[in-house]
Amino acid sequence: MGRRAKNKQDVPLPLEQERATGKVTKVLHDRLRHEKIQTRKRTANVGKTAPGKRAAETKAATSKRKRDEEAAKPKPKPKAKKTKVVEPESEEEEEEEEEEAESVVLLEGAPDDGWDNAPMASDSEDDGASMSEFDSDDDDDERQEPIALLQSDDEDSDSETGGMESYDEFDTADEDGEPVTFRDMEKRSRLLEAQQKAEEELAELEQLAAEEAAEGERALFTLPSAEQIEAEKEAPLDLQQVQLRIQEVIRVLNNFADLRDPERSREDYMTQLKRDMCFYYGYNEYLMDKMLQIFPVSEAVEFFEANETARPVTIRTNTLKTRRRDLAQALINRGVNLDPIGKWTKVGLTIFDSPVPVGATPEYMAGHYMIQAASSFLPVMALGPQENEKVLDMSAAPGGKTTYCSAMMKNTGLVVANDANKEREKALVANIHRLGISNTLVCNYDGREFPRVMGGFDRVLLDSPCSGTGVISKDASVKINKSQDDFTMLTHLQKELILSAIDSVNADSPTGGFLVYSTCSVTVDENEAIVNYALGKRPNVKLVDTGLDFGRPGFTSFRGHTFNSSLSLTRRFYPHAHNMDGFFVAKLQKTSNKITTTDDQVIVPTGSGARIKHKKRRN
Ligand SMILES: C[S@@+](CC[C@H](N)C(=O)[O-])C[C@H]1O[C@@H](n2cnc3c(N)ncnc32)[C@H](O)[C@@H]1O
Repeated sequence: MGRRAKNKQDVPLPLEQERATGKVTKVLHDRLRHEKIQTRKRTANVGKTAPGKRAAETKAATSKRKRDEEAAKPKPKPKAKKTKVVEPESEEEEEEEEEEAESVVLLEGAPDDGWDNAPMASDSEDDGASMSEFDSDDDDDERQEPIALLQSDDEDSDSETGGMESYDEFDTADEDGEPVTFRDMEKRSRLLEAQQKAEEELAELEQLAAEEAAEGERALFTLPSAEQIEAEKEAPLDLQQVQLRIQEVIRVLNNFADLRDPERSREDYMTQLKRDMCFYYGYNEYLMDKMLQIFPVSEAVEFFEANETARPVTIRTNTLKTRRRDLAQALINRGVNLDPIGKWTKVGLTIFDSPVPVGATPEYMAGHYMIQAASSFLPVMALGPQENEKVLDMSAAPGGKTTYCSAMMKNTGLVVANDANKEREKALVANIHRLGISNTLVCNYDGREFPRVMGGFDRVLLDSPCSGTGVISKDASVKINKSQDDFTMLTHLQKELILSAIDSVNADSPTGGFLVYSTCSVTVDENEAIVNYALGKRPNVKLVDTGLDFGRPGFTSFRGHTFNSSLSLTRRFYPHAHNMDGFFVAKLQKTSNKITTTDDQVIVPTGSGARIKHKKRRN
């Protein structure tokens, strides 16, 4: 179904934050390097005009280079007086030292990298190597005018030594019969390097000019005719051809006025694009349409691509049993290659590779960590359960979030872990035991039975059942097995669950009064639309900031529907943007336990449940 996941792992962190950590891992280095190349390309493309103009620019660059080269040629020097000779250090050595110094400064001055400042064995030489590679890239940029720099360096050193020809005499002469001295040799070799660099830059410019000329000459892309589409049903194109057509159609759509076939409408292009993307990525038309409603086409492709790649394996330290640095050290000793997930969590680790299954290490068995997706940390962080509180996890199995709540509460207070699926609760119970959790009560109700079962919670987490469109990289069957009916049923359930969850919160809680609603889906009808519905039905709740400092704001309008403007306080996370599962997090605060709803009901939640009184209608 679609293309196979490549199982490539990466750090689940927005690039801006990765940079902010100051640590340069191999992965980050590659990504930065890639970005740099892209930036260079973009810079080169800025002001791209006609191929002719590019050619003129290239010509101008060539003659400038020639002028510079001419100016840089070593000139015959007057004989200098003999003087005491101090052999200068080679430029390479100086550069190396500078690079080292820069690396050290960068590492020392690096902001908190998420390790609580603990030196870790995983901060290995590789990182240093990556760092210096990265630095040398920078050097390239700084040496935009190598020849000019070379000249001024030479002048400086000459004046410092008062001309020191005598110490470096050689028995050689150049083509013009001039004696070649050691200093000349050095200078000539630097000149050669500079020339080579200039030639490389010229070649790059010429390559760009050639690409642009080819682009200009490329034939107008034409959509396949109805007959061709029919023929493709019998003899489908191969994936590569389809991918090329996807790119072409997107190119046309992005510059429709100039590149369109006047006989074809935007709709025609979109229809072909959807057909090709369904085939290439293996989605059904219904879901493809849904995704294209959320993302602009180019971003949709990024999303589909990200879904073909497994997200990084991440684990959460069980702080009831260990500290992250100790856990990391123990795993490193077993040959596990890991790093902190990012600045935003003090308990998460990304596992890059491991000689042993991470679900079978002695540390795992001893309950020192939970294998848990990075995105799954977020709703619990937003909920922020406190010690000694009473917390409800309304749909808890298999328990990643329940056990995180317990750890945050330091095993105090009470966590009610409920799930409607008894089978799934086996894993929940096993995790609770393994992680040494003692403040949790497991129950098996339909969440909609709350708060009749129990109410008055300081905080409630509703990690709702959903379509799973955010976790397609884990479960590719979502691509084809979701229909309109599924979404209708799911959203109905979600609406009922969120009202039950709100009614289970005690607005008068001295420490809490909060609800977090989350899903691992990216569709608007399972997220913003559900929260917007709840705001309408329960005027005694309001959206508050999630406290998560990344993620995109939720939609405040969508396809003609306008939501409450506070929906911008919700957060969306995407695989292609945040390198974690697609996720949605909303945090609500309950302001009162009493409400009069628009449909004539007064709801009075009590400590153990809610009584719903229907007002008698007066005729
Ligand atoms: C997204 S999963 C929860 C994952 C869990 N919070 C965790 O972090 O491990 C959704 C859960 O909702 C449960 N569920 C489905 N319908 C439910 C209902 N009506 N009431 C309560 N739980 C329900 C499912 O059994 C499933 O375990």
